[in-house]
Amino acid sequence: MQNRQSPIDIVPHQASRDPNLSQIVLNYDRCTSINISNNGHSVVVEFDDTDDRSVIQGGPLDNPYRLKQFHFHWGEKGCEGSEHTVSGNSYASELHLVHWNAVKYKTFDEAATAPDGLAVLGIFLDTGDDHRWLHTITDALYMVKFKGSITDFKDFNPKCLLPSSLHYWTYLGSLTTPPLHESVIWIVLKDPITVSEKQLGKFRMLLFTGEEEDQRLRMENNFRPPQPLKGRKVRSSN
Ligand SMILES: CNS(=O)(=O)c1c(F)c(F)c(SCCO)c(F)c1F
Ligand SMILES: [Zn+2]
Repeated sequence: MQNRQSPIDIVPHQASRDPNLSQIVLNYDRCTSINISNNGHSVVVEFDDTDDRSVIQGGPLDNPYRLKQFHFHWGEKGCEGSEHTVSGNSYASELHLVHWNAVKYKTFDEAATAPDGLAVLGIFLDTGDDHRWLHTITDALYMVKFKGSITDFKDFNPKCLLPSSLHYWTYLGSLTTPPLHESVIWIVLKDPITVSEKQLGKFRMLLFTGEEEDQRLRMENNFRPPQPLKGRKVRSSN
């Protein structure tokens, strides 16, 4: 039975303000990025998650969750591309920082099938001016054009991709790509970051297909549409 699927349409005035929801705390200062790769679905930056050097905690989370990777979802044009929508409106893209509960589970794969196994921080991307730090990622995309390509990507701290406010909505959901495990505590930031159309266009140069394949399919529209709420409550930080 699938009754906590993601993404969803978030309707702000239907979200319940929960005074018990504390702020989220991101301890990314000692994070260790390792590589950047094209997995045929998205572009992914992986982190060393062998200890608690970079964690998210607080808010709806009972434990600290370890940063494992981040990746993006985007469209073929600026007016769509995010997975979550807000009152039916899409953003151009959505960044997902994936964390896992290493206090309760031994491995990421074990956590990925548990109802409180993962915490994904979702950040909307709006189009406008250039983002001053996103070029570090977009400059590396030519190295991972093809599915299955991977290259070193050291010393990147995703803190530079956060908006000014950490106000958020939170609800219980799932992965948005197969196997769609219902194992995600979602924390979606209310404020978007701004990137330029030019920067976003570089994501669309990536390919779904591998170097050896004769068909070249541009990587775009790798977002899942909103799923039924099925009675779930969305809570809002203050
Ligand atoms: C939330 N977005 S998602 O479902 O598309 C997604 C994803 F694309 C991932 F790659 C991973 S990590 C898999 C092992 O690395 C993940 F947990 C996810 F939830
Ligand atoms: Zn995602």
